Amino acid sequence: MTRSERQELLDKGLLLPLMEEFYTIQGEGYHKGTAAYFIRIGGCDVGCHWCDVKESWLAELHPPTETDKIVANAEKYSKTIVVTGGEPLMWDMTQLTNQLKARGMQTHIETSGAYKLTGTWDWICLSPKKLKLPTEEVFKKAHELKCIIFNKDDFRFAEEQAAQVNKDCILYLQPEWSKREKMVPEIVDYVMANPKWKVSLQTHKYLNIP
Ligand SMILES: C[S@@+](CC[C@H](N)C(=O)[O-])C[C@H]1O[C@@H](n2cnc3c(N)ncnc32)[C@H](O)[C@@H]1O
Ligand SMILES: Nc1nc2[nH]cc(C(=O)O)c2c(=O)[nH]1
Ligand code: SF4
Ligand SMILES: [Mg+2]
Repeated sequence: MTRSERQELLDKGLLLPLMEEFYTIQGEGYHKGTAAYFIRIGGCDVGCHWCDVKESWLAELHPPTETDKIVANAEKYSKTIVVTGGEPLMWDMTQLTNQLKARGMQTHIETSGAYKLTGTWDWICLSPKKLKLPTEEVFKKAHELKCIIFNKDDFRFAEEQAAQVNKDCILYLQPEWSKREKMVPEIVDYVMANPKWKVSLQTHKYLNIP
């Protein structure tokens, strides 16, 4: 395959830069505790300084993989598929999710929402980032809003994001992992004072699973 042929297939979402895939328990947000197969797509230029998967950022480091092979493999593990990254919406998710849905699977996405929303999703977890804000469309369609709390200003940012989501969207505050000792007490107080919010923890890190 020539470079330009490969690029064309990537542009169409028929190839995706696959970083890793693993069967685990969804650790965060509304579906925490649920067994799910994770598909981690490489490539992200949002640049969160506390990102816990910086190895995902450079798409070129992750092998372009046939979307139908990703789907055929995922089907062996779980009915619930979480697509994450990297930033999955840097790629056209139409092919991947059409194929997953055609096989009766539940499609969940973890996204910053900074790029055009593509794909058919049963669950959208929107985690907005100050450096590259979500699109209008993803605010309308998100099922949960998961704001990361690294410092006190992140509460203000979280409220600003919550003002833009649809009325059914479930609101979560999740401590940034390295700041959890400092920020968990702040989050607890904040949620008790503002009970429209719920707490989300990265429970997989406490369970020592991927
Ligand atoms: C690695 S990101 C990949 C998906 C997408 N780029 C995004 O940010 O939503 C998956 C989830 O982990 C969260 N996350 C990343 N680094 C974190 C950290 N150090 N502490 C807590 N949550 C983190 C993100 O906000 C996001 O909700
Ligand atoms: N167990 C587990 N749950 C998760 N929920 C969101 C994750 C992500 O990195 O997108 C993640 C992850 O990496 N592992
Ligand atoms: S948007 Fe997601 S993958 Fe990209 S740097 Fe931020 S947390 Fe990491
Ligand atoms: Mg993670």
